Amino acid sequence: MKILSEMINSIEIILNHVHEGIVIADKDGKILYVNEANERITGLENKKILGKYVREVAPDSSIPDVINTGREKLGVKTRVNDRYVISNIVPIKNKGCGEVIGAISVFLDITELENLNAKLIKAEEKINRLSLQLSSFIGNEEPIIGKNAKMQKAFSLALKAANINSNVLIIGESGTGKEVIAKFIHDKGVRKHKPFIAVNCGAIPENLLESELFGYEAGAFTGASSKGKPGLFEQAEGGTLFLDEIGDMPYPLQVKLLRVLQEKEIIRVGGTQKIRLDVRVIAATNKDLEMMVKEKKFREDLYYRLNVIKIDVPPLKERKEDLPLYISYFLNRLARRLDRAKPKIASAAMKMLLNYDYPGNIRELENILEKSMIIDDDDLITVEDLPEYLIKESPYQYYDSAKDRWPKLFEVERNLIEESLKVFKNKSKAAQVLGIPRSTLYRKIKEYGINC
Ligand SMILES: Nc1ncnc2c1ncn2[C@@H]1O[C@H](COP(=O)(O)OP(=O)(O)OP(=O)(O)O)[C@@H](O)[C@H]1O
Repeated sequence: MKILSEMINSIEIILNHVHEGIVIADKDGKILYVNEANERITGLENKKILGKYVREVAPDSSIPDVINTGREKLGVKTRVNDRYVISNIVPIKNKGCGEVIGAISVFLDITELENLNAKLIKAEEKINRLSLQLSSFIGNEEPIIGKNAKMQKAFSLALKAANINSNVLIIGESGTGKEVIAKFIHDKGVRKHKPFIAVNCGAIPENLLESELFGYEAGAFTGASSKGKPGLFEQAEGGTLFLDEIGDMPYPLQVKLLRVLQEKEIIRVGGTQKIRLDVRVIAATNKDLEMMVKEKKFREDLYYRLNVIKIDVPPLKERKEDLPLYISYFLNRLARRLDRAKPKIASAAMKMLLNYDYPGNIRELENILEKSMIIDDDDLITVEDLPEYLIKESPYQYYDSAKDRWPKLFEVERNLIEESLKVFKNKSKAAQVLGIPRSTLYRKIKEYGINC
């Protein structure tokens, strides 16, 4: 202690003239010295803290740690009062035996830097938000979201596919985002400034699909335009043709499509001239094409031609961890579209949204949110704003928000029994998980008239 005080006395004049704040504590963490810059930086009056323990004055300080361990700590960021400082803290050791006799902390005020950093983070967030808004206004690049591992795999395959010209087959249930992925492949590749044309092969009548795809010459059939018409392949020249629901393509037309993919040229219906084309084809289906191949409903050669890169898109119920992300994204998107504030979701309603299985996948989620937003008139989506079927499906028949409707106790009980019977399909198991005797379960099933 004496040695330390003597050391300080001999260099005090220097310490008081440096720009950085300096604190010196003895081996018990008692403050022996603070320089003038300390008062300026921390706003703590030097005379009030001299002789006090560091942990009383600055509980977050690492000085006691350094004294205890005898190891220096460099670049430590701490908050003192309302200021941020960055410190280097070094133990002071007895020259002879190496015993720790105190510690010295030299620190710089980085409050302005921290404020600028916070502003920068806010600005970055704003830029991201605006660029998201802008891209949906311009309508070309749809943001594609999903943190789920299978979705990440799909995105990385899509990114690889974007840089090569191979055919892509996207497999997934309806509404899972197959078209979004096809568009992503197009937007990330060299064809991005050329057309992206999507066609639903299942939605066009069989007899029209061929002329829609390949176009027709004048007078090709009754009712055809006298000038003829280029088909979707020609319209997509240089770009991408997305053939959705490829499993619904009539078998005879599959041969023609295969030829186009092999020869890279088309002949319009009723024509003879070959038209050379550079079109990338991305196909999608929600059907089991391999099974269709076995059943001779889909041509094997076309299947292999399309299936060069296969991307699987999982149904939404297999990536429920992403639901909060999608909900927030769609509420933002809908709020912009409907020119309204983004609504909040009451916690009971949120539980129901997170629990539901969405057989219609992301499209169904989007529709539910859109309808709820239209019904809702106070920027808070509650259970009442959700569709009836979703409420009925939910085991969460209780409500914890003051705004929500409270159910009767018997409703909760009935729903829980129905749900357990649906999940376990076995009365003994259902009684066990509900924690009631089997006889009670039988009585309640009868009482509530539950069909099982
Ligand atoms: N990953 C995603 N990120 C953002 N939006 C998505 C995503 N996936 C799907 N969507 C949105 O969900 C809706 C349905 O997506 P999309 O049309 O791509 O599905 P699909 O699988 O092609 O459906 P279908 O087979 O019925 O044609 C669209 O409004 C789309 O914007």
